[in-house]
Amino acid sequence: MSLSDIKHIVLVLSGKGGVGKSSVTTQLALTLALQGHSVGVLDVDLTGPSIPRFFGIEDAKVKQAPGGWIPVPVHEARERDGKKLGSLQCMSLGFLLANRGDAVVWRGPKKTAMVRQFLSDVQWKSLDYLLIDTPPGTSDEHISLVETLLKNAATEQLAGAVIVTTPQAISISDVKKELNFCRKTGVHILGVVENMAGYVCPNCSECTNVFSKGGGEIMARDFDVPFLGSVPIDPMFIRLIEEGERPVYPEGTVVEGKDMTNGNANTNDTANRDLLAEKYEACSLHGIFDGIVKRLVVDIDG
Ligand SMILES: Nc1ncnc2c1ncn2[C@@H]1O[C@H](COP(=O)(O)OP(=O)(O)OP(=O)(O)O)[C@@H](O)[C@H]1O
Ligand code: SF4
Repeated sequence: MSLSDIKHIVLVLSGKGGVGKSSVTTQLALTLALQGHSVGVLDVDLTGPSIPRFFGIEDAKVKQAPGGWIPVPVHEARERDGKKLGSLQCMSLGFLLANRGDAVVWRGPKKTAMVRQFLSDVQWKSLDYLLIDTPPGTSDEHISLVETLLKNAATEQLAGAVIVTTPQAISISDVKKELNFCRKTGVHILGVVENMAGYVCPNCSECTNVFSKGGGEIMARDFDVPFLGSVPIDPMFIRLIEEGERPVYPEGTVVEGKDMTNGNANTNDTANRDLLAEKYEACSLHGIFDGIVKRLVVDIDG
């Protein structure tokens, strides 16, 4: 097993597809790296591996070494303005497909074997956190993932699961199954993130609750698990991912009490301008994830 060089393993789960599990995984990873931690992301969403697209490294190929696969570096660790930016590495089935967008139509046993191989054959280099992006629901991949981790990772390594939902009732009812899955398999629930709770207007600071808000928080309370935070839809985040552009907010935009007009990143730092983490730091969602990650780290590190 190549898990020995990892301090904490965190699963990211959702009951339904399309609720933003991969974008939450991406933002947790970027935020942890911005807080100075070394981070790996393992994408085990075998039928829809989207993490390479989120990191803008879709065309990368993994190298094969004698001990297994070498994950793709998103960026190396570095100092910036006296602060440490942690390294970020990634492994996904997307890197192994001959063509981007190839469909993966595999039966359960093949998926199970692939998940096991991902856990045993990726040569992660001294990680503080390994985030595992899973497919929606509770499928064969989840069962083999959890079984393999419980068998091969030390108890203190498996920190637990972050559950992603949207505020609507339909998503919440699916997420309850996910919470029950964690309870049955003995995976600690680190907390619930409510994604797509409102919409940040690109023309002004207004955040409109398109759907109902607060369903995730109520569910977390009902299940007696931590509520980690509400994340609105910010079109600037999509632009950052799709076009790689640093978000630029209109004059006077205040999100969650923070003035976003000039971005909150060091825009003069030209040496770092090409880094995704740098660009993400200027996105309104980063302020929210900064809080979510600080709460998580306290829970995990004790
Ligand atoms: N808070 C947000 N603000 C803006 N865009 C978002 C937000 N959350 C998700 N998105 C966008 O919504 C789309 C779906 O998100 P994502 O791929 O993360 O969902 P998922 O739950 O991982 O889906 P899948 O079913 O493929 O696992 C993506 O294009 C993503 O960029
Ligand atoms: S929130 Fe205000 S600026 Fe934004 S679209 Fe609506 S009316 Fe226009």
